[in-house]
Formats: sequence, structure tokens, C-alpha cells
Amino acid sequence: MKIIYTDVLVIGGGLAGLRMAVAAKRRGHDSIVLSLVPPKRSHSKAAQGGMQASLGNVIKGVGDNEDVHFGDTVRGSDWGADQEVVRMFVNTSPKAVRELAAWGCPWSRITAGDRQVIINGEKVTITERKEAQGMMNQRDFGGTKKWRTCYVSDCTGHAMLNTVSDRIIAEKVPVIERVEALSLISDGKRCYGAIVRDLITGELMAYVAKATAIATGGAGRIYRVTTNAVICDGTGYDLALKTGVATLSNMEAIQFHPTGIFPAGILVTEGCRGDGGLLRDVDGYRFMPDVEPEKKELASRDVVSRRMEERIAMGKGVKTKYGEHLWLDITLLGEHHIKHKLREVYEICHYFLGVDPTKEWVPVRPAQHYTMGGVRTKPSGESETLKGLFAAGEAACWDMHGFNRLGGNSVAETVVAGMIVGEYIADFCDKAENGIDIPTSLIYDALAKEQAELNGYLKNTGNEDAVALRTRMQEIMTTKIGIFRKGKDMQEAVTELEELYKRSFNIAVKDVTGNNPELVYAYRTRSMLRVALTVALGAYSRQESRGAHYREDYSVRDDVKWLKRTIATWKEGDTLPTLSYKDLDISKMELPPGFRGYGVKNYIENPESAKRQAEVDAIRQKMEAEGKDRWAIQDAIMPYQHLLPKRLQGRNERIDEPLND
Ligand SMILES: Cc1cc2nc3c(=O)[nH]c(=O)nc-3n(C[C@H](O)[C@H](O)[C@H](O)COP(=O)(O)OP(=O)(O)OC[C@H]3O[C@@H](n4cnc5c(N)ncnc54)[C@H](O)[C@@H]3O)c2cc1C
Repeated sequence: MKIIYTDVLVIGGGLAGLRMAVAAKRRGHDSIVLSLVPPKRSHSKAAQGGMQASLGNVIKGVGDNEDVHFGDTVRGSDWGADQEVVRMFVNTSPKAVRELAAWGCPWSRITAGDRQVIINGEKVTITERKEAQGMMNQRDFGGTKKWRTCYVSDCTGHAMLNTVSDRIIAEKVPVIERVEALSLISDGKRCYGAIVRDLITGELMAYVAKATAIATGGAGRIYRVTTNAVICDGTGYDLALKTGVATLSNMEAIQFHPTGIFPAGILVTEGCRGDGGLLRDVDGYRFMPDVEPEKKELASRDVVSRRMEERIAMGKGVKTKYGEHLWLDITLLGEHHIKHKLREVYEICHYFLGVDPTKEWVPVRPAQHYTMGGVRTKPSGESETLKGLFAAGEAACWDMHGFNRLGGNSVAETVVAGMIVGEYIADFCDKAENGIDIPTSLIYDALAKEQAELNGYLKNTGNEDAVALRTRMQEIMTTKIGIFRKGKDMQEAVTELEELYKRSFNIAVKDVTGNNPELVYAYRTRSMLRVALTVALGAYSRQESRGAHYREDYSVRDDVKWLKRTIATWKEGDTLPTLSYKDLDISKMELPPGFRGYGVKNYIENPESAKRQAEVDAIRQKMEAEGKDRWAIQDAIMPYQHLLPKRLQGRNERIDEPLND
């Protein structure tokens, strides 16, 4: 069996993984990236709408800055996010978008002068400034106060991923494709790499590394109706669970995107609504202004998805033999706009629905979209509990999104986290004490354990069918751990998923040769069941509603009892995860919990919130009177710069905020 040694092993060749590897390699550390598919086929490619960075280039973005982006993200998270991490993110995102531009990402650009846009269903003329000519263009997205989302038509992820993939080639980082990490090599205290299966030959290998990073993306495929591609099985989360030591966090926080095309669930971007698209019911009635007068179609995704499902429950859905849906109307944007700025949406509607969105409404219904939880890390991206293990991107939870992610904040997070965590990985590898100093027996034991697990499937005489188990799991997740959750349903879901998990030990794989896709399907199904159980038990146990986690039996956000992060581990031999909780500390928050400004104003206030708000207000008032600038005031309220690598600490330049000001 092959053993390959390297400094940094990155598991995942999407935006987050590639950007981390670039950072580590540039600091002189040999890095290897592993991927199930050629990296340019990673799911980051599917991102359509754009990347949030507070550049303030467009006229509708004037006044935008890190503070506004911070407020939008924390409110969007329903106060579930780690506010220090949000600050790190909003400060780095403008740098990341500009870095990508320097690397050749063809961002859509501003043409100065008049242009016609649709705002609130009306044609409006806006005038872009002369000094913005040629700068990155930005569109409106849900849950944001300013037009902040930079984009490349509606194939932003495609352009970003090509750019970073080209950079990884330039940096000469080997990317090993069509391989799958099955487990991590660990002695219970420190991670030393991974056991990896070659998906072409079926061979097992050990990749031994000083630092190992999980960047394996989301877990959409544990649901039946999802916008995620078939490789988004979420088995990367299970890599952490299987150690018994590394933790997952907030796995119950699952996002449902308002506009999956019906019935397939394929996404049409939030950019459709950002650019002026409207949601209509069976009567063609635009219902969002009635229920969300402030943000209408552009409230945050959790809110819009719930409003849509409520409309359907009122009997206002369009009935079909596949179920019910609502309409997305982008006809008012005009053919030229749709074919240039929403080109992919045009093609998706044309090829998958036979609908021409320049003339017809698009059938849509919310679909699973994003995993806010993930491998729990410190702000540096290192696991809180397993030294040498790092994570970034959708697979990670350094906790930037809390219980609801804003559109455009994910691809931004991948490259931002890649930059930050990549630097910390390099720092880790710089230290002599973090060399690879392990007995080879640890590697061989890990290989033998994985081989035994695979043999378990091959030699099993049981009669369980992996396809049936997975299909049932996906059905349970979609129907019982969906947009509206009820205690009884979730209890049943946990019980049945646990049963399916036990049955997965009786899956018999008949094919015994080579790459063996039947075996792959079987072992991934068991991993997915562990992940699904972590989501379901987390959801059942959290007795409140926060962001995308909405319970009909606990419909209120409870900042007294539940302002806390869920932490999950999986002990070997157990059939359920072990959950614990970690409080969020209001006394350190820059923006104490309150009303989000959209959605229902319905929360149990923690008395600490008002106290902290008074403190924050007093600091702000005093420092403003002293003539201090916004950076100094922010630093006094919640210092975070020390958490950023030095080279990322600088300020960002805007037309209205030149650096020499
Ligand atoms: C349809 C769609 C549209 C979206 N649009 C937007 C948008 O406009 N703006 C936005 O901000 N966000 C958007 N998102 C979300 C965003 O695209 C993703 O969250 C983000 O790109 C994830 O990047 P990542 O690097 O974390 O993971 P991915 O890009 O999913 O990459 C995961 C990588 O891990 C590899 N991998 C997985 N498991 C293993 C394993 N066991 N061993 C080895 N390799 C493994 C895969 O091969 C892949 O290379 C969208 C998501 C979807 C589904």
C-alpha cells in the first residue's frame, strides 16, 4: 500500500480547498489537493449569482462598507454567527474579490451613465458615476441593505473556480482527482492525514501530512429535493465524526433556497429576484409585499422560503401531478438582460423545463440548498478539539453564517477562509514541533481499519439494499427535517434514521472488483446516515426557531435558553451522535441580539442584550464626540484584527473612502 508524505493535505478541490492550498504553497509548504472529481467540476462551479464584497462601486452601493456588510450578515444569521469571524470575513472579502480580479477573474464591470433597472416591479433609471467606469459591477441580493454582490453574469462560481484552478496550476500544487478520503489518521489528539481510496482502481492509500484540511463542501444530497449536485454527499463531515474527537457544529442549520425550479430542484439564482424578479401565486398575484413589506422578495432566504410555503398552504399554490409550486416572474427584466446577465437561468429553464423565461413564468418551490453547520473550528480554521485538522468553506463551521447564510456570502467565504486558514496552516507547518513524528504502525492500523470496514460490505451476507436505505433517508429528511419542523415528526425521523443506520451494517455488496461503484454507494450511504442523524437530532433537540431552523411547536427565537451553538461528536459503536452546547457571549458582541428588520418580530429577549447595547451605544457616543473614526470605534467595541493574519489586516479602498483619506 502506498504511503505519500506531504506538509499540507487538502481534502477538496473546490474554491475553499484550492485557495487554502495556494496560501500554504506560497509560504513554502508542499501541498497536495485531493478531489472526487477534476477540481473544475467541483460544486463551486454551480454558483450563479455572485460574491458579496462591500466595494461600494455601484450607485446603489454608495455608503456600503464593512460595517454595513457586518450588520447584514449578523442579522441574516439570526444572531447565530460568531461576530468576530463575521468581522474577519467582511474585512477580507473586498481583498479577495480584488485578488481574483488580479488573477484574471472576468468580473462584470460598470458602464458609467444611465441604465434601466427594475426595483420593486417598476422600471427605474439609475446613473452610474463616471469615476466608477470599468469597476466591478454589483447587484442586489436578499437580506442586504446595499447592492453589494459582485458577479460574472450568472456563472460567477464557474469564473471564480477557473481562476483559482489556473492559479493552483501556476503554483504547481498537485491535484489528485478521482480519489476519496475515507477517514482521517489520528491518535485521538492530533491529525496526521487521511486514508484515501482511488476511485478508479479501488486501491487504498495513506496520505500523511503535518496539517490536514477538510474542504469537502455541503451535504445537500442527504435530502431528496436539493439544489446540490450528486457529489454533494456530505461525507466530508463524516471524516470529522469518525475520529470521535473532532466536532461538528450547528448541523441542524440547513438552508432552503426559495427558487429551486419545480419539480427538479435545480437552482435559479437569487440574482433573478435581486435584478427585479417577482414571486407570484396561482392567481398571478404578487404576494410578498403583503407579508414582507420592508424587503419583499429580497428578505433573507429563510424568511422568503417560509412565506412561499405558507402561501402554498393557504391553497394559493399551482397544483400539478408532481405537487404544488409558485411562479417566478422575470419577464419584466427583458430579453436582453436575461440573455446577458441571467444567461444560465435562461438555459436551465429552456433545457430542464422547456420554458422561455423571457416570455413565461418559471415554476419554483424552495429546495434544500446549503449546510450552515460543519466541522467546528476556531477563527484560525483549526479544529477546536483535534490538533492539525483544519477546515474551510461549506464543510466548515468557524461560524460565519449562524442559522441562515446570506446569498453571495458563501463563495465569498470560500476564498476568504481559503486566504485566512491557508495562512494559519502555513504558520502551523512553520513550527518545528508540528513535524510528522508518528510510528508507521499508526498509519498501518488506520489503513487496516478502513480495509476491514470495506471488507465488511464485501463479505456481508445481509440482505439490505443501500439504494433503498438512502432513498428512504432522503425522503425522511425532506418531509420531516424541512422548512417547517415539528417535534413529533423530528422524533420519528431520528428513530427511523437510527434504524436505517443500524440496517446499513447489513448492506451486502455483490460486486467485488476494481473501482466498485456499488461499494462506493454503500459506504457513502452509511456516512450520509451519520450526517443526517446529526442534522435530525440537532434539529429535534433545539427547542426554538432561529434562522432557517423553524419549529412550529417552538416558533419563537429564544435568546435566553438557546443563544448557543450545537456541538456534535460520534463515539465509536454508537448509533446516535452525542450533542452538547456552547453559549454565545452577548457581553462581547458588537451587535447584541434584536429584531432582524424583516420576518416576524418574535423573540424572547435576553436581558443581557439591552445591557450590552447600552454599553455599545455609550462607547460609540463618546468616541464620536471625540472625533474618532469608524475603525477606532469598531475596535473599541469588539476588537478582531488580532485574529487576522497580519497581511490581511489592512483597510479597504472605495471611491468614497480613499486609503489616503
Ligand atoms: C446551484 C448553486 C448555486 C449557488 N450559488 C451561489 C452564489 O451565487 N453565491 C454564493 O455565495 N454561493 C452560492 N452557492 C453556494 C456555494 O457555491 C458553495 O457553498 C461553495 O461553492 C462551496 O465551496 P467549497 O469549496 O466549500 O466546496 P465545493 O466547491 O463543493 O468543493 C468540494 C470539493 O470536495 C471534494 N470532495 C468531497 N468529498 C471528498 C472526499 N471524501 N475526498 C476527496 N474529495 C472530496 C469534491 O470533489 C470537491 O472538489 C450556490 C450553491 C449551489 C448549489
